[in-house]
Amino acid sequence: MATDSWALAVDEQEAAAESVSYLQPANSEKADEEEKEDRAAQSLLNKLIRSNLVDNTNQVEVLQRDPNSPLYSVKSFEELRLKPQLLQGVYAMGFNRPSKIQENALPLMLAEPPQNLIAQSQSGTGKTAAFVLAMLSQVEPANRYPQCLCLSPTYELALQTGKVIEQMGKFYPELKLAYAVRGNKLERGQKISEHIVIGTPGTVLDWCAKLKFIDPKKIKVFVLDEADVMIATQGHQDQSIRIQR
Ligand SMILES: Nc1ncnc2c1ncn2[C@@H]1O[C@H](COP(=O)(O)OP(=O)(O)OP(=O)(O)O)[C@@H](O)[C@H]1O
Repeated sequence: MATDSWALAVDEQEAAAESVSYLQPANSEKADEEEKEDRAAQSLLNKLIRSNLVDNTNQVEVLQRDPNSPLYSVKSFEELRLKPQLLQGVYAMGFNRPSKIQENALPLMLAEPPQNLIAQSQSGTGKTAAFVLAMLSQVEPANRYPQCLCLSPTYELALQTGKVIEQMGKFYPELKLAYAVRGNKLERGQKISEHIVIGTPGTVLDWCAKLKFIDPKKIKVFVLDEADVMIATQGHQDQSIRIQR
């Protein structure tokens, strides 16, 4: 499939997902739960489609020059004063300039101290890349403990975001990442030396509260990815609030 049809393919996929949601029965609790799971799954699907379709960013580049596009941007990554290792990682991913959401959100997230922020923009406009870059920028590698914590609604999304962190941090090898997901068992009493932790709410809560692998007081950047899905899922909402406190 031609790589420059990426934006078109994503649009078609989103339109199809919207028409499917029409078919779900109204006023049913089960349907409601299923819809929330579907939204997390759909987000993952979007990401997988994008990473499989995009092996060059020509289309993004064209959209970034169109003032009507949400990817339109006037700034450059240089203006954001990123660490050279991160700038190298960003360019190696084929990003030439920040998207609109990145241009608006990054200065706040890169500020010292980082500012609290709720960001919403349509799928595929660069939110994940923005908060990953913010986490990577805020880490102090000499401090061998978790400083950034990212909660994802599902195991698969956590792994997917982890891949972006690894990719963007490729030229920053001293920076380490841990996955707080089911199946990743650590010895009791152990402390984590990785700088960034990404995981699902249940396991992260265990690592913070029960097992005390992470000291939440030392967390500088806390990311709640897919916050709308998290809030809509009762268990995740409670766990996320407890971790945030
Ligand atoms: N500044 C940029 N320049 C070029 N490509 C970019 C840029 N930022 C992100 N991308 C690419 O665009 C795609 C979408 O980015 P990303 O996953 O960050 O979007 P998102 O808003 O988090 O999507 P979703 O809402 O589905 O979670 C990815 O393939 C990513 O590598």
